[in-house]
Amino acid sequence: MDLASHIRHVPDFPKPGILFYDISTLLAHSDAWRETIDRMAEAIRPMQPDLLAGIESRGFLAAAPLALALGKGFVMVRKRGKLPGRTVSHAYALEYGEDVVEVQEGMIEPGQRVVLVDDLLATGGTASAAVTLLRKVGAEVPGAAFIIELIGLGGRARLDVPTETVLQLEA
Ligand SMILES: O=P(O)(O)OC[C@H]1O[C@H](OP(=O)(O)OP(=O)(O)O)[C@H](O)[C@@H]1O
Ligand SMILES: Nc1ncnc2[nH]cnc12
Repeated sequence: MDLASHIRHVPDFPKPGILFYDISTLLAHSDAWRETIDRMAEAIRPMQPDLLAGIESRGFLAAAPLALALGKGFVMVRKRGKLPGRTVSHAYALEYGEDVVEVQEGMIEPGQRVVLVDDLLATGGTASAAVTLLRKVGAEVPGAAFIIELIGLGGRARLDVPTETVLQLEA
């Protein structure tokens, strides 16, 4: 199945000069979405995860069904201030300013194998921050998986874990 044809291209969103790859049209097509999840599940299975971690918010859309398909638990990596109770944080630099990713304490046991899942890998800033956060709470990170990889932005090189992507598109 040609999964790339189910991604909508939106020029100049969220700002001029950015070509936004919109997965809404993929999600709306049940066969294409199922095929996407199946392909990602087969790529993740050999990483032998105990848990999958999804990055807010579009990452949740892929990580939750993948965790069910693989029979594993799902953990949320969220932006600052969204998770209740005690959390562990990691701040990372953006082009301007910084952002923070968080995970709830006690969700991950030290030594558990946690595969990171997100919809899209661009510069890799978000994903590498999430890998650092997962390691901070004692996780082993055997790999990361994305629906879309934007080639030419260096995201893959920024990640020090095996990285699987279903679609490789021009930034
Ligand atoms: O590789 P990077 O350059 O870090 O970019 C990729 C990140 O950007 C997007 O999230 P966004 O911040 O737009 O949040 P959303 O999922 O809530 O829309 C995407 O879902 C990734 O998480
Ligand atoms: N070009 C892009 N399209 C969709 N999501 C993104 N996240 C970062 N860059 C993106």
